[in-house]
Amino acid sequence: MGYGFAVAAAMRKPSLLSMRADQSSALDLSSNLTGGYVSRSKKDFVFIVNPKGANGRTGREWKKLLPYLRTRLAGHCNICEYITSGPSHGVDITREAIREGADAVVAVGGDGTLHEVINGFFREGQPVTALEGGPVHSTALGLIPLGTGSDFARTFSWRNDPYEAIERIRKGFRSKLDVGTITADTGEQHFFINVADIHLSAKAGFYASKFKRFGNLCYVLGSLRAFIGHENRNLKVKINDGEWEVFEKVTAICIGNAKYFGGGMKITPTADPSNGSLEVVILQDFKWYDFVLKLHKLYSGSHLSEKNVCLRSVKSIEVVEEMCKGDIYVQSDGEHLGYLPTKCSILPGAIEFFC
Ligand SMILES: Nc1ncnc2c1ncn2[C@@H]1O[C@H](COP(=O)(O)OP(=O)(O)OP(=O)(O)O)[C@@H](O)[C@H]1O
Repeated sequence: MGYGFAVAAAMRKPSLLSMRADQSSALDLSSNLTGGYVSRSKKDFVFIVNPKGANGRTGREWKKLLPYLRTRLAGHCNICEYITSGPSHGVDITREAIREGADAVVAVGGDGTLHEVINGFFREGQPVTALEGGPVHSTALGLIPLGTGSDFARTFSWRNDPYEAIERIRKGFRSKLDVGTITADTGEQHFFINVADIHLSAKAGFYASKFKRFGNLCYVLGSLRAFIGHENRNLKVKINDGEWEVFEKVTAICIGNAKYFGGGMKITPTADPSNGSLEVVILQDFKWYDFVLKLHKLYSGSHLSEKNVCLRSVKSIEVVEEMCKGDIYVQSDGEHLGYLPTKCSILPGAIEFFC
């Protein structure tokens, strides 16, 4: 997935600051923009809305939510609403908003939208900073979870309730969150906030994205499809830049900054997005019937006691195939990234988050 094109597209658009200076011309110039900055004395919050999230439910809910949002936050901040026009657009808008000095960028949608916003906080591996104020000016991250799975929100025991999310933003309590970095097979660096994973689960996620119209059932359908042609493989793993270790018959490797993926599966139950480490769960030699028999354990997070499940707490992890075939799937935050090899590491406390 390349985000570069979106940046180029943004550069041809008027800046967000010019939108703030002249709300009406901004409305004329961008059909996607339906709100605008209105006052420099208040904080500027940019809401990035994926209208296609949760099979279109995000867009429909957002229309109903906006009047309430304006009522609750109008005295508190300027509201700039941006509707994404397609995949990767959220990355581009976030970068532009941060450069223009936005005080917060709020992802409205599922984990895919949140993932794009997280990636917008960085460019070429470095944090994006405001043009004025530089690194001193910090832009906070917010989330209104309105996706199919919305798994990141589950770590905080949040419901998919946008009204509760608006209250969290209004209260303004922030805490620092870690961000994971992951390299694609192209060598390009990406960022993730929730879970990155490798092999069967990543293949399941790839197919689940094709079944989103079925709601949470997409993860079951994706998993069934992923089993076709699946084989457990020997993988080489290097933890914290140490020695290479071979893990035999690996079914999946899940690298958690947070706890849940796949629509509520508590895959990395010991993960904490503020503890400065990634929790790695390696499933080995799982057969299809193990998933039937142990599925409830994966959902409750009690699978760590199984003999073919191993847990490591790491700062970095590198994974390659023992016999290179180039067909082992890699995803981060439920978004397909490519295939092995990959390397993940942690950026402690990289983002301030409304929670
Ligand atoms: N305007 C758009 N049209 C089509 N796709 C979009 C648009 N904006 C964003 N996307 C893409 O939609 C995908 C899914 O979005 P999102 O994650 O918000 O919803 P979801 O998949 O229903 O929720 P979850 O990931 O929590 O299960 C993302 O990969 C994103 O790139």
